[in-house]
Amino acid sequence: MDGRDTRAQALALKKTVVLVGMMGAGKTAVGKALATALRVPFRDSDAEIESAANMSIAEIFERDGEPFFRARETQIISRLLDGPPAVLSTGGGAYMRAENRDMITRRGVAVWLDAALPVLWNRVRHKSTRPLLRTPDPHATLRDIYEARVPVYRLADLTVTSETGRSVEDMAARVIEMLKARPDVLADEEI
Ligand SMILES: Nc1ncnc2c1ncn2[C@@H]1O[C@H](COP(=O)(O)OP(=O)(O)O)[C@@H](O)[C@H]1O
Ligand SMILES: O=C(O)C1=C[C@@H](OP(=O)(O)O)[C@@H](O)[C@H](O)C1
Ligand SMILES: [Mg+2]
Repeated sequence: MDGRDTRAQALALKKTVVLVGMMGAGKTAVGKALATALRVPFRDSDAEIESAANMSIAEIFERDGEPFFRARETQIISRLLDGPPAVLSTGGGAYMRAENRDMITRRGVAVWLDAALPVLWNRVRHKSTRPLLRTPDPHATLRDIYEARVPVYRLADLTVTSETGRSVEDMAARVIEMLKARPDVLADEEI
């Protein structure tokens, strides 16, 4: 031994980080960046449902209805929470179900990506991928969903706000900063 200290520190994720929040909050985009930064797998419950069914979310809603989609969503989230620590982006409605909230709280940590209604609207208005917004007045629908859901998202363990000008990477970095205050979730370990 030459006496040099070769030990290094690395962030170790202990629990799955579950991103919750409205459509357009950035759960999918920030989740990918967060998983890359933490060097853990990235999972998206919508993508898992789509690949298992070989259909888009919109097609599943149309063919099988929302209750079928919600049942699949609960199954997928439960299965993914059984796996090794990862970043799991959920669909905007997932956190509304008490059963989902309970398992997320017990087996992971819920991070609410909070964004103001105008920001959300700007991000989702030109996309046709979200079946809940296929209404005569999608802006009013988004507002109604937002008002109904925000009190529930507030139950999440942590909140990160998508302020104007905060990029996807900035959001991921902010999530990491908040997780560092939770050594039961993210610990600086010697490697
Ligand atoms: N912080 C951000 N800054 C700029 N664009 C963003 C940000 N977060 C998300 N977006 C963009 O907004 C759109 C919706 O994001 P997405 O990750 O699909 O949201 P969610 O999964 O929460 O519905 C995407 O085009 C995404 O690239
Ligand atoms: O808010 C919702 O109920 C939904 C949000 C969507 O996911 P994103 O939040 O990723 O857009 C998708 O799960 C489905 O269209 C229903
Ligand atoms: Mg998404």
